[in-house]
Amino acid sequence: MSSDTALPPTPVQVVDSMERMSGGTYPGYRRSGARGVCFKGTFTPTGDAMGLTTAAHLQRRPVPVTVRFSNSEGNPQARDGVPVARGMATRFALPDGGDTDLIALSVPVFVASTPEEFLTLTEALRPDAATGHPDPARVQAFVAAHPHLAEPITQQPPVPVSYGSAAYWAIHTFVWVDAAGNRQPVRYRWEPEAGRMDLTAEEAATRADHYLTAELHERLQDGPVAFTLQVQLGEEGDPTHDPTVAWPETRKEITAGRLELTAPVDDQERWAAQGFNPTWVTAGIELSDDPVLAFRAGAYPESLRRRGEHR
Ligand code: HEM
Repeated sequence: MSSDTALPPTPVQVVDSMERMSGGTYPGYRRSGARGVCFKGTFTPTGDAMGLTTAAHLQRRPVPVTVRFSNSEGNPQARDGVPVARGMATRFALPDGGDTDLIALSVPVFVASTPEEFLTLTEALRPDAATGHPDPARVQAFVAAHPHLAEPITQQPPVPVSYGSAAYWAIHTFVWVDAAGNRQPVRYRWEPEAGRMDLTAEEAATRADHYLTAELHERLQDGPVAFTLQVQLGEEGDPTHDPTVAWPETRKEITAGRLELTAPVDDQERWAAQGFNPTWVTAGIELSDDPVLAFRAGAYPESLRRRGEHR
């Protein structure tokens, strides 16, 4: 097992390890969030963020969006009816012709504070050749060596009724910058307007393997599926560098806008081949000092490159 006291890992090392954790490679697919589906819609800002950031999509003008929902597993055949995180990757088309991404998961905190810890964890979760499952002793040894990660690692993501009935957290801290250069640390969450609704274990066991995709297509026949963008405003002393630690729920929160999805995208293939990137911010938004966020800047293009070469 690699040690997280060694040199910082490279994106190649981490993506290699993610492939091992997924039990191999699935040519052409993302190394995480392999199975996904894209929808189009509109994001309408409330204007409540205007005084805190100059970001173009958070002013008053509605902007087109594309959202990719996914199962976080690297195996595109993974079942939906199990408690794994779901992904919601959003691309906002900006009025000037550019775009910006916001990537979120259906859990409030991440499982590692640094890229080194993430690499060691993915190694520990590698399936055992004999059983096809991670070796519990190796996982326990990882937790024993990283007690601060025990809670994040054992968090149970819900099995949602729908992609449209889960909340999704962007987890990292970002920094909003206003016209005068003032800086405000923020954390984002998409809250489903339908309310959070989960399946019981018994219900989940009866669902089709890939029920979430079919369910969202059906749900859209009855009208748009909507989320609000909730933004927590960080205060002095709130950790900005550690994605495994949530901020207190008492922090002031604003509703920055409302996202309404109306239909699947027309060109699913083209969108499947795109890469979202959490560090793809725009003027008025900066990255925080979170080393995991910085690391993702290189890991996502590495996966995009491999799948682009049909590896
Ligand atoms: C060290 C930390 C992380 C690493 C190395 C990592 C790596 C990756 C990679 C390689 C992909 C596939 C990218 C592609 O082929 O386009 C991916 C996808 C994804 N990751 Fe991460 N990730 C990390 C942390 C996170 C966190 C903290 C979140 C949530 C805030 C997250 C959410 C997602 C989602 C939703 C996708 C699917 C994106 C899509 O639909 O295109 N990841 N990740």
